[in-house]
Amino acid sequence: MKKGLVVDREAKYIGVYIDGKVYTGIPRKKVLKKTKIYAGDYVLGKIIDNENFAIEQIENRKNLLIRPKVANVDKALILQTLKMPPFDDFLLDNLLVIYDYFQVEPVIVFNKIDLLNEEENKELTDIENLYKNAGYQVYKVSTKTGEGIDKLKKSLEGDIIITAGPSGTGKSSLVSKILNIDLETGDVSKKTERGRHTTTGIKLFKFGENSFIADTPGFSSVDASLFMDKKEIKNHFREFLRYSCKFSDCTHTKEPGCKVKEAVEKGEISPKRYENYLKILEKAK
Ligand SMILES: Nc1nc2c(ncn2[C@@H]2O[C@H](COP(=O)(O)OP(=O)(O)OP(=O)(O)O)[C@@H](O)[C@H]2O)c(=O)[nH]1
Ligand SMILES: [Zn+2]
Repeated sequence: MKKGLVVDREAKYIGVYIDGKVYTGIPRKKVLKKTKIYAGDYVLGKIIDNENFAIEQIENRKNLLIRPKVANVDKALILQTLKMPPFDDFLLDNLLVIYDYFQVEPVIVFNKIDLLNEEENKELTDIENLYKNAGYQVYKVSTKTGEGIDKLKKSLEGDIIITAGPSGTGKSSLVSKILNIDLETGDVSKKTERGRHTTTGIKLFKFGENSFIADTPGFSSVDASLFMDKKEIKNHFREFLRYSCKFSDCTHTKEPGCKVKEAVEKGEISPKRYENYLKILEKAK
């Protein structure tokens, strides 16, 4: 059997990518009895002719994200800006928790570095170091000047990727840049996509040797506690995992012998990150 990747999902249409070509996927009845088919699904089946591919089987998914509905996502590019719009650390920390929970590697991307003066550059370096020390990948780019794009792109080889982050941070601009498509032409811009179709189709666009990136809508707020049990949240602040508290089920709030709280006091853990952790817990009540 041949293996393909679902790269286009729109109403009844299933586009399956196999060796550089997209076929129309036709699922066997037995397949649809078991599950729906999503963008990002790895499918097994037979090439029927030049255009059609019979889907016999769907591989087990590593994950399935809800918004957008994409399966098997390896990485989430979390777009942020220091300004325009202003950096929102609470939103970022929520997203870091959510993607970690779904086993999607979060990659923090600060865009629009062309707008920064010396002082702001220093401020961004501090934030960069904070998140790197906490255990996350951080890239700084400008989709306007192209700075940092190649380095980011190289790090994405072989992955299924989505973008996330507030409106106006440059998600569309980044996707266009990664795909080497001029934004002005609007070829893959989700805005044109949406204009054309009324439904919310999902497409994965291929770049490099074997990488795929989805066209993702923006949002202004997200709440980690809606996705998981309150007790789970502490497991997705990566820097907390380096410490063993007196109680193994320590929530790092009021317990004696809490090594996480000690680390905050010693300056090993960022007070801002800890504060955001408490804020997420508070919301979960
Ligand atoms: N100065 C500067 N402006 C940028 C950069 N990247 C994007 N922009 C601008 O920022 C604005 C928002 O960019 P988009 O790519 O539409 O942002 P988005 O995150 O896709 O926004 P939504 O579709 O609302 O989610 C546009 O006016 C872009 O031209 C950059 O690196 N530098
Ligand atoms: Zn603790």
